[in-house]
Amino acid sequence: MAEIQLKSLAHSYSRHPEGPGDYAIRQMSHTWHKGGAYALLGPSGCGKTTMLNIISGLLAPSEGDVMFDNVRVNELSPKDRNIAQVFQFPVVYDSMTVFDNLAFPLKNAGIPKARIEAKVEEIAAILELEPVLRKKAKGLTADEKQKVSMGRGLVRDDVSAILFDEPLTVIDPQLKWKLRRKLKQIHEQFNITMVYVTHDQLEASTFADKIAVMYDGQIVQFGTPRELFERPNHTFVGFFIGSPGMNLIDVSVTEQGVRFDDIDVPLDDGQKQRIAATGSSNIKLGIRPEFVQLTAAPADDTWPCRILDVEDLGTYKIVTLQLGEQRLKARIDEDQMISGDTLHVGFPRQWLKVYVDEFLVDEQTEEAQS
Ligand SMILES: Nc1ncnc2c1ncn2[C@@H]1O[C@H](COP(=O)(O)OP(=O)(O)OP(=O)(O)O)[C@@H](O)[C@H]1O
Repeated sequence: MAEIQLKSLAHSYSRHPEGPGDYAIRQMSHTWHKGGAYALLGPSGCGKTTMLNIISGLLAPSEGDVMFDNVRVNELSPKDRNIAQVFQFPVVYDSMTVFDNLAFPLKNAGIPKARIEAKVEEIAAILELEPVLRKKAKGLTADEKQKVSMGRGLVRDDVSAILFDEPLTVIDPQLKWKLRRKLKQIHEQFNITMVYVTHDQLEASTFADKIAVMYDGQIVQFGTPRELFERPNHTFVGFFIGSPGMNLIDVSVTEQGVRFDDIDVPLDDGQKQRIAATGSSNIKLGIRPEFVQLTAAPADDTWPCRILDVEDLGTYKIVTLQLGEQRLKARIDEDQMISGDTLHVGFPRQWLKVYVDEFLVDEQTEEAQS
């Protein structure tokens, strides 16, 4: 098991990259700590597979260092890095039995026979592959084959990390949940560093203790599911995490804070200074639908808005509102009644976030927080 550190990493598939747009991974540094259960979450094409292949050594990065436990491994072959990688589609030897498939990495490493048998049986039991252990892999279902692929990574005691690249794509929907639980259980049992690539936020948050959200070739936030929800560091995290995503409103700067339409939102002095220091005019307010406050009567710091739609989703409702030129979503409890066509909307200060050039501007300075 190893700590995996990516230092000033960048990768372009183009031989002569001309600008940031030519990079699949844009200059970034990141550490996957020893023994963590991590998800790498992001939309299609953001660079997830590229990053995994750089870690496992299938791809040499254009720039930067890949460090395992503070040792640079850029020049090491995939085999010598001791990384197990489980791909979207199962990789098994069809003509071998399940037992031999699982035993394969151990035989290659010259492990004694008795140890191989014990280890294969242990992993087969965890993955519930015992009934098919003596069968040829050829006759297995897609999810059994994928379990064999995972098992091949898990049998080895010497792996630095296991990388899963959307491993449940071919799995039956009912079995997905079960396998995800299984992986979590395996992580708890063996404490191996695991990085699980997915574009599904539910999959990421049920598996991982910490999620790295990737967007446009960069990790824009690394945090617990709760941190990503409560304090998105980037507008993309606000938009991508949550259902529906964060409301994002373009605003302009005023003396007191910011404004959109004829609505003034005051900000504290620290925030105003930090916004001014950037010199940027790309400023947004963000608030999650869960934190939008709706009242029937006007109150301090509320604004009248029109109800456009109420969608009942069983355990909660999504209300679509028109506030000035803005369309907003609010998520409310199923038993909260909505009547008439006007409501009053408020943004609790604690949950109202300010973004400059898509990144969060903190309410407090770093020094004030520590
Ligand atoms: N072999 C390649 N040659 C050229 N460009 C590539 C190659 N592989 C990936 N890319 C490009 O690099 C970018 C990142 O791709 P990557 O496959 O790493 O993303 P991803 O997040 O894993 O997406 P997906 O979930 O669709 O696999 C994309 O723009 C993709 O088109």
